[in-house]
Amino acid sequence: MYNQNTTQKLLRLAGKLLAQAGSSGAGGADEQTIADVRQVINFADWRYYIQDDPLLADQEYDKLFSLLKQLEQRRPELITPDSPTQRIAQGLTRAFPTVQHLVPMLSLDNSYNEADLLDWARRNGSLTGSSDIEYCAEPKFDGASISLIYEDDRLVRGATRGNGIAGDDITVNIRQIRSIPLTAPFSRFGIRQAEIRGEVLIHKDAFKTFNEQRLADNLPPLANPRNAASGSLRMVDPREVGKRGLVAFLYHLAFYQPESAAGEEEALKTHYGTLEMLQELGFRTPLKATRKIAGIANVVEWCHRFETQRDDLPYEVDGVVIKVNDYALQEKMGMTTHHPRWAMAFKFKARQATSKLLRIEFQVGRTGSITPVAKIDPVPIGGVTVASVSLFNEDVVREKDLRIGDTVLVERAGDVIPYIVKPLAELRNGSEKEIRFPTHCPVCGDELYKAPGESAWRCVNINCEAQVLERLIHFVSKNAMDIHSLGEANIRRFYSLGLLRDIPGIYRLDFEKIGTLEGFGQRSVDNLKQAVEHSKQQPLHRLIYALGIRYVGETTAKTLAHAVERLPDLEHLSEASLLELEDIGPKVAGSVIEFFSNPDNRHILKQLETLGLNISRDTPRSDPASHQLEGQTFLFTGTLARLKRSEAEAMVEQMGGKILSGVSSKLNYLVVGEDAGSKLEKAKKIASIHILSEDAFLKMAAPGEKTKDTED
Ligand SMILES: NC(=O)c1ccc[n+]([C@@H]2O[C@H](COP(=O)([O-])OP(=O)(O)OC[C@H]3O[C@@H](n4cnc5c(N)ncnc54)[C@H](O)[C@@H]3O)[C@@H](O)[C@H]2O)c1
Ligand SMILES: [Zn+2]
Repeated sequence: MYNQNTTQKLLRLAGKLLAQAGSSGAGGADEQTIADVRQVINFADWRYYIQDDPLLADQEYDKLFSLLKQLEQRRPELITPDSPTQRIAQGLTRAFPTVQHLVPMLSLDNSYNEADLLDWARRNGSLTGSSDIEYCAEPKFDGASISLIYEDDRLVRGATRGNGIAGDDITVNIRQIRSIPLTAPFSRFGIRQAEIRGEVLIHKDAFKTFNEQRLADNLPPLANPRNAASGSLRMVDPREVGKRGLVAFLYHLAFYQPESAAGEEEALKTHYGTLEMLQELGFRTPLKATRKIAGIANVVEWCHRFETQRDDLPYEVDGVVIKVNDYALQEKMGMTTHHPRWAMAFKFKARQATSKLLRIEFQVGRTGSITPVAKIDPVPIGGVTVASVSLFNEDVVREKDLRIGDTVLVERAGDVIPYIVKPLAELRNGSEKEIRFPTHCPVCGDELYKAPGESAWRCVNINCEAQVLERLIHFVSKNAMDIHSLGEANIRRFYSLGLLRDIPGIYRLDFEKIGTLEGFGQRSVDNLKQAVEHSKQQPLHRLIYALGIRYVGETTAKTLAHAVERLPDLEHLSEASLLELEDIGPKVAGSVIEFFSNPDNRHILKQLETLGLNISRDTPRSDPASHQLEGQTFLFTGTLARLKRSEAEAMVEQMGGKILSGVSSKLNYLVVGEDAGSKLEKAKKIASIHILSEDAFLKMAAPGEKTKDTED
């Protein structure tokens, strides 16, 4: 539809218009400028909605859109019915049948600051003649919008928003999402047919796991949770959809047909009432994070407060949606062709920006893998200045076709790790340089090696300085031996001074010498000494994790620690006996064997033993108050609403219980969160397994556990 030349031309035009919009005057509202802006927006919509591959940052797009609105306001006679301000963007694909929505699915009007909200409230006052409007403020989920139709209490259709009038029929995929009930008793509320709207998303941790898996499988990671959600909905194989851990929040009743004898339901008089109804019908709704608020000043305050909690939520939100609560008032206000007048999105600060790729640094990890890290022109994203971005491995660089000197689109989604979405290849001028991968380790100079089927180049010199340092840093890190006072900075300093060479050296540090270093007083030396001494008593699983064996994360370290009496026993475990352990596959087993058969590593373990580190199997802490789960086995499945999975598992272990990795007759309790899948089905068939909700588990484990009230 748009060829390379047109694309380049449109992007240059976009740049020019953005610069104009930036310099206050906004240029002349002449016919040509208006046509230009429209052309650029249509192009951006196509890239975003059809190609799933945007070329502009969201805030650039939004700037252009509001520029067009301003220009049209000044020259209303130039508004045409096909202007992007007059309709919703195109978003139909050919892969699925197209279906009509019962009521058009509109977009939202956007606001970016208090002034916009105050303006809106003023207009609301004059439209309704009411001076104290009650609002509902709910999260603006950053996912993919869906529409569901229920008839006679059964889900009959699920569709994407498409162009707002018609969408893709994705019913088979929708049925894979376990937070969407296949039946819902609408008839209890006198409703025969209903079209409800909501958003499908992928939790941040599910997204992270999903991407880690992709990297391990040598596939490029997906850009962000939103793309992952919208891409997932349009997958051709519904079983794949089921595996993506999608969740759906429903927040809108777009249309309903009452049963003949229906009375006026209270639930159908306000937006909040409808959310309560949907919640009661078994849907996941934004209710818990929604506030009924009177007065726009209070709404503004809530928006700011909610923005500070943004990163605490398990999924991405990009703003707050404010809705007039009373349906009678909503009716009075009506809608434009683009958005309802009774709702307004308050957008949080953008987390995308464009920058320049200056150079690539190749970092050597503790296992020797070489990670390319992009150094970019520092750019603020979501309150943090981003200057380096990991590019994971060579394949990712090749797949994105990055070049030094490229203008790149950088995003920092909910997690703190920023990434490069893509280069804006259209902005190249020919001076960009290809990225060359080193053939030799940038630190020790040894030749690099790449195993067949892997994407990471590796330095296999065990004495490579970079690896030694990274291993030391990992060893003392929080989830490993947790020697806080011996942080990265100290390790680098001691190493460069020759005071520390290897892991056992941590326990032989010359504290007298350290005391003579600048910045070290008696107090800090004592602290350091004590912290090092204290770490000797860390449980075995922490020590195993701290050793930095490839593929051995915290969970596997625990499994290994449970499997032996003493650390040296691991040297004698065969591959077969390792494979018998929970969650250990051939890759992990191979790596464990390789580690323990290496004489250097064995020598290190011997020294650690001599130095007095605890190398015996973890014994449950003898805290009498917390033995209440002694001897019981647990497994968690689905998404927990209150606890992180790791927190829940730690609770069980602290109270003497054990975590199993699969459903079997050995399992006592299966704790079921949202979207539980095959494990739940399997557990239902084994009579001895107790199936618990998260709440029931919390009651059983620790009465009065804290809950986060901002979570759904
Ligand atoms: N980068 C680009 O080139 C490009 C191109 C097109 C669009 N975009 C981005 O997409 C945006 C426009 O997309 P849009 O029309 O989906 O609008 P939007 O994302 O600004 O907001 C509307 C959508 O919010 C969703 N939503 C989430 N929570 C909601 C809630 N609680 N209540 C109601 N709705 C809720 C709905 O799906 C609704 O369709 C632009 O502002 C821009 O950021 C970017
Ligand atoms: Zn090296």
